Amino acid sequence: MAAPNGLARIETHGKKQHENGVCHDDSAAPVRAQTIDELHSLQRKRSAPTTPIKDGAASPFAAALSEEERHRQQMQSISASLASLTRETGPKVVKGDPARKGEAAANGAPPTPQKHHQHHHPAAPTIAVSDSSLKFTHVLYNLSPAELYEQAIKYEKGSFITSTGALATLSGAKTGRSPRDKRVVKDEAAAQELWWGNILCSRRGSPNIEIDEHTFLTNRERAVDYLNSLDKVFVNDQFLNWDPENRIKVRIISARAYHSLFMHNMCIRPTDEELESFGTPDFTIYNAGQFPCNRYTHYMTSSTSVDINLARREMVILGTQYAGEMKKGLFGVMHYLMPKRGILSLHSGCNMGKDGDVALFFGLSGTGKTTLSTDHNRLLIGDDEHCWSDNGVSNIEGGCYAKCIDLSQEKEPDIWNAIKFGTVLENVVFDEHTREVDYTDKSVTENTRAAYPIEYIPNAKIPCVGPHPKNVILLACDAFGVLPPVSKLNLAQTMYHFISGYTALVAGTEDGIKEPQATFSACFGAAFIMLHPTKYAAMLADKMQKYGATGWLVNTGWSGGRYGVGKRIRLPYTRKIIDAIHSGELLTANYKKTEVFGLEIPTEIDGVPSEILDPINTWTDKAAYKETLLRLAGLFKKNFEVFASYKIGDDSSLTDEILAAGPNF
Ligand SMILES: Nc1ncnc2c1ncn2[C@@H]1O[C@H](COP(=O)(O)OP(=O)(O)OP(=O)(O)O)[C@@H](O)[C@H]1O
Ligand SMILES: O=C([O-])CC(=O)C(=O)O
Ligand SMILES: [Ca+2]
Ligand SMILES: [Mn+2]
Repeated sequence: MAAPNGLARIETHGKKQHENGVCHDDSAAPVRAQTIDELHSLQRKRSAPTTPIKDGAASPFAAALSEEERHRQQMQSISASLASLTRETGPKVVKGDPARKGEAAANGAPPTPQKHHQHHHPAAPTIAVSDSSLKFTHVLYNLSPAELYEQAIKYEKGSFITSTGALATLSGAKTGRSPRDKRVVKDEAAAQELWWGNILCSRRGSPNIEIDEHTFLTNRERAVDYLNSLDKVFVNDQFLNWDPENRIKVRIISARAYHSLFMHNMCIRPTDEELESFGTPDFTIYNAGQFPCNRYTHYMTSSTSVDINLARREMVILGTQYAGEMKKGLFGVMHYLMPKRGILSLHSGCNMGKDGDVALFFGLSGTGKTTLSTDHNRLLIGDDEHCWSDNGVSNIEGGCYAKCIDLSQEKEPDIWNAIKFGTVLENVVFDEHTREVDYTDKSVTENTRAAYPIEYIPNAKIPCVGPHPKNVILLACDAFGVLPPVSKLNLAQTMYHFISGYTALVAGTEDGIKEPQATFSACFGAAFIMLHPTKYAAMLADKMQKYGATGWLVNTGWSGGRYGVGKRIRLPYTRKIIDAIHSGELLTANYKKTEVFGLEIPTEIDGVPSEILDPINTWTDKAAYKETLLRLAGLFKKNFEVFASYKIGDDSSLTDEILAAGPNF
């Protein structure tokens, strides 16, 4: 028999036939849906994971508020964050994905817009209305990694799932931070408190380039208008600092799922209960990175501006999508807030042995903080940003940010295994079919990165806090190849090298051999500190003395000659050196003193060839060694000149010792 369209009706063999003549091709239980839409609605169980409903919840606040009221307050708070400073009302914010129309109510969100201020004409305003205040801005609030993956893949070009489940993303034209575009509002208080000077004028200047309040507000308005012009924005409400007494609430408003997932991983993720009583954030980031700043705006020197206003507790990002700006911008804020409370903020990694011995790893970018603090035999407290208070150490962040260039499973297994579902992989290159990442590929940038939650490291110490440090390890990647693989430092030497903040990398790898480039960055993080370096140095000296910590200088850079002649010290050797520091073996070793830098170097370390411990042994051209050593010493001396006129703490004898602790020649 022919169907009306002329095709033969499909007969299935051996299957029963209904009286009505309808043919069935299976005998399984029917789904409980009448339509495809109904079927799809069955798939997703309703939940409000970020605005939980709980009767008699722990928080005294929460108990008093209905779910609806809590939700209303949350949307009002976000509307206030996004409000223009010059127009009357906040944007009409509504929770949920605009692509899923009509589902906002189902998610427990009233689809009514939230007004920032209740004004005198509540019915139909006839003045001060802009087109932007007539449209909705959808808020995607604290989405889960799975939801953010879907958003990224659907809407952001360059988002892919790699073979191990990570989200590969592109950060756009900027693949690193833009320190020359980092500005801070110089109001009266900031003028007094902060370290000023222009990095453009002096290589040893401060990172804080000034702008005025008005310029900040201009850029803020530009960012807010941009964000409100979008159909949807991502909002993350999270914490910084694992020390419960000194925790900071941060809100990040961004336009990209990539940025939201990055911060989800890097900041501390609130529990449902903590989010219920989150309230008003202590600090807010407006990330409008896809949108440039206006070059006609005063102070702007490029299309990029990353602006911090400490009084308003806000940061605005224009003209760069590099996610590290958010991470390091917040770090700057902590470098301001924490010292005010007598807490030292540190650009360091941190881990702890089974017996509770804590080590800090200082160092500039690429020197090994993440690589060496991620140690399978020890508990990871954090890889990059910490606080040292009277109670001990605490991680500022909830995730790690590892360099991926040349990453290998064999040498860095824990980092390798952390690159899985949920991890953001920036600017890596992968096979278009298998989606296997080629970690050696620098086509996009050499600064390829993975951002993952700290609990992806199997031996993470949660909560990320620990007792006072026993060892303070200063890392330098010396591409000149003259610093010893390890030296034991006295307190004055530790302070000298901390204030110097030396490393030397190679300028570019593309066009063959280049000169090593010495970098001095005070406190191993001049780009992030807010106060004068000697303030942090005095605090470090005080804490190291008080708690009896030992300082070490570890060269993770070149051995056997400078860059181009020698090679980078093998990671397994550096790990053995670090093991010997942790175990206490190096405290009791035999030492000899080097010339020029006056460093105490051990003569033997278990598992490390003794001849490499004194770099002169590894150079075939001894005259070249001496010449290079003196050149580096000269650079140290020149760099330290600006600090010679400062006193470090109250102890003037320590200041004199520090000045004498540098190279002598
Ligand atoms: N001997 C060594 N010691 C430490 N790292 C080494 C060594 N040899 C090579 N490396 C490589 O150097 C890089 C160190 O980068 P790492 O991510 O640890 O930097 P970082 O100090 O955490 O910088 P950032 O602050 O930018 O995150 C890694 O890619 C690591 O594999
Ligand atoms: O912020 C970044 O891009 C990476 C980082 O950790 C640093 O430079 O210290
Ligand atoms: Ca790192
Ligand atoms: Mn860092």
